[in-house]
Amino acid sequence: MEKNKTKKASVCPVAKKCGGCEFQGMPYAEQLRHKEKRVRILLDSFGKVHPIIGMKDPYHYRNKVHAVFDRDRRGNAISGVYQKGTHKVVPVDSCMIEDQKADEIIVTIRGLLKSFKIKTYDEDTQYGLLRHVLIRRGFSTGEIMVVLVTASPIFPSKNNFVKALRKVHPEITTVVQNINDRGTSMVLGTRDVVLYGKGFIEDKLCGCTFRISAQSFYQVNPVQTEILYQKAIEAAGLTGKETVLDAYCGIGTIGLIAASKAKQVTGVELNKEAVRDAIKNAKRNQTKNITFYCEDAGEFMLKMAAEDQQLDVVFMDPPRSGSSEVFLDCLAKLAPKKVVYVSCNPETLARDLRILKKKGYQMQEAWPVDMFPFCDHIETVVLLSKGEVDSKKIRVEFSLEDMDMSEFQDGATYTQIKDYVLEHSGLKVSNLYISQIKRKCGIGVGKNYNLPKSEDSRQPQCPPEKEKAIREAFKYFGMI
Ligand SMILES: C[S@@+](CC[C@H](N)C(=O)[O-])C[C@H]1O[C@@H](n2cnc3c(N)ncnc32)[C@H](O)[C@@H]1O
Repeated sequence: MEKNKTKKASVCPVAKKCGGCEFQGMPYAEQLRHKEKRVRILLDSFGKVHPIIGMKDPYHYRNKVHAVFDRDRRGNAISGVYQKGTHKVVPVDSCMIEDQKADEIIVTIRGLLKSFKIKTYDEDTQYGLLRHVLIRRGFSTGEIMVVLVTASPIFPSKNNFVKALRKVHPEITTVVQNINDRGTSMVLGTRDVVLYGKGFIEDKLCGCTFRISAQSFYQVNPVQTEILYQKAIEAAGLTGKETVLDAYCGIGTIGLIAASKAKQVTGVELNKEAVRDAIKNAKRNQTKNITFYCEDAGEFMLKMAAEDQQLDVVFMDPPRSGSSEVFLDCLAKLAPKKVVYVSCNPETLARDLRILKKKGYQMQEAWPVDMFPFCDHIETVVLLSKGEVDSKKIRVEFSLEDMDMSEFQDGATYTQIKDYVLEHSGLKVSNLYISQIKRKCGIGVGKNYNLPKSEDSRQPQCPPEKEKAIREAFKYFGMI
């Protein structure tokens, strides 16, 4: 068992005020159980849910770090996060989930403000210059982008400021000034001025290189993103003959990784900076069978459906709010054989799965991937397909009220344990074997599991290799 999965998570000194990590102090294995249980409750009735894929090291995974700048009562510059539900800034110098180099750079920027006479922005008086700092770090390239969000385009001594910053942190590869003069809570404004370097960073995922601009979406946990994308592309089962849509494509990551295994790929995305990155990314990776469009995904699908275009596989990765009725309607009309839904919100995912089910799409499998240790967000890849459903895969629907929740009491469900054992050792184990090993380990056995009435009843005994695999699963789920 990896140490990181069981050890009591250290508690961050500002946890209560910050509110960013809902699972503060909870051992990582328990966080994973909690998340998997939530996905199972929402998705079990649609099809098979695999055990959640966790991280080996769940700390400092965030490659994008955002700090709000303000000043304290004595007028000293502070930087940190908004206190949950407020616009009060909680000072934070280092965070257990953020990239450590990014945190160091933020502290340096704060230290430089006084000598450059740069005032932090005050939301109430609308006086001051520096509002936020955003840092992005390329996990595999090490490239670092610093975005200085200012309330005004006038940034006195900006070149000297960048020089002083780079003197302390020569690893910074680009600095961008983003101008946000709006009175809203949006972090970034619409205008960027490159102060140093190329104005974007590059990173590598699944063998492709991606450029990422300040305004483009990029997954925040690179280690888990590779796993997530591999699952998504594997699930699609591409053979090289398929016409593929990558909807809500961001900078084109999924579509570009899939392109070498497909005939033709189309990407659609609303954010124009991201589409610009996607087009450059296609060139950078010498991918010729991909085209990107800057449009609302629903509107785009309407046009595709009106033209009765052929689609074999659709990848869709919408924002937390999920997809739209019009998108799902047109998706059903276009009738691709497979849909791979990547979701960062299991609630809106379940809502969209219900809609798609009515339109003839059956969820085949789901893989939760933990992209956000210590936070309550959950990412899931779901494979749906249309048409005849394999009779073995037909599942009985039941309501939550009917569900016997007692099996969650001992850590993991029997189904979770069976799935884990099958995935990790290739062995199939029965409820009986699991309950036998549970008893050996002194774990309570639920009332449902057909235990023999007497200890000496004749029954098959769990063979040693299956016992070993079951014990591994118990360890993984923190049950022993
Ligand atoms: C969760 S991100 C996924 C991006 C990409 N697939 C990735 O893995 O990096 C969702 C993306 O959807 C885009 N988006 C949001 N609403 C949209 C819409 N109505 N139509 C098209 N794209 C949209 C966002 O700009 C964002 O890039």
